[in-house]
Amino acid sequence: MEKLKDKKLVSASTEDDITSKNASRIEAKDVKVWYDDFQAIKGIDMVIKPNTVTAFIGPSGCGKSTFLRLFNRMNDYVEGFRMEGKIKIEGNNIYKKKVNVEELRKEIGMVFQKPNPFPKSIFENVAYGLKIQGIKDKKFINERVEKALRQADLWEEVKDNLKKSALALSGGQQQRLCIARTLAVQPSILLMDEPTSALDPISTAKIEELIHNLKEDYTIIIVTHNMQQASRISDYTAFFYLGELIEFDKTRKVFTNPEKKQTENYITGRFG
Ligand SMILES: Nc1ncnc2c1ncn2[C@@H]1O[C@H](COP(=O)(O)OP(=O)(O)OP(=O)(O)O)[C@@H](O)[C@H]1O
Repeated sequence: MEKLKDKKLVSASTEDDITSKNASRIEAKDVKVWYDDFQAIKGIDMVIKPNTVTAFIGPSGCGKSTFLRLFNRMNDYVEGFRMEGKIKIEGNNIYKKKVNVEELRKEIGMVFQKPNPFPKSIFENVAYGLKIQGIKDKKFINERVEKALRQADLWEEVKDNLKKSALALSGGQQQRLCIARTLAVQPSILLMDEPTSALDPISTAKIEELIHNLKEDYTIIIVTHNMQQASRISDYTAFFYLGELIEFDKTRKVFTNPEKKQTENYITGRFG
């Protein structure tokens, strides 16, 4: 796989095709995180295979979001943040000094809990990432926008109203728009931090179906508090507790025959 070679991460470049890239493999080695004196992650190892959906579960404050945000270096902005260990994507340590964080974030898209479209048109929201990369070719941009909206299963609903404000869409449509905006720059990994917790059941079902379809092209990690959701959509589940990775296995195994008592207690609702 070519996409995450050092070359790509250290020098800005624009893609000139609209084909999908391959999903990436993620590897965490003895990862520890502190916020000032508080240790939020206590030595985690994990390998996430390409083209899989992995759910991060665990009670509030156990470190799921902190761990997720390591993969696109979002924690770098947090005051007092310090990390030890290695995060490798396609074999490249993404915390090396020479890594271009802007480039990294094109490869690793993120979708947040609350849909956060820009106060711009539907089209401009999806085209945004391409335009800030300096891409000017209108035909290319149009094709990418359509492709991303189709991948996010929103195209049929918005194709006649691309100039309409994104803020006029429903919450569920806005979240699919945010997914399209992320997909337009063709990442290889999609990080989702509770992407459906603000949505109604129908919109949630749509996003879940979408996640299922997207794993053909992406490696997906989703933080969720919803056990049914984790068991419905993920191939692997990681259970975190107090900054430690207690169990990480195939989802079916975690939910039907967990190795650890703590996991069982959590998934059966006995704590958290
Ligand atoms: N910016 C920060 N500064 C200081 N401590 C933080 C910061 N962000 C998170 N923490 C602490 O790190 C720990 C892990 O937080 P994190 O948000 O990763 O947990 P989480 O499992 O995602 O929780 P939730 O399910 O409630 O979102 C918590 O104790 C939290 O208080």
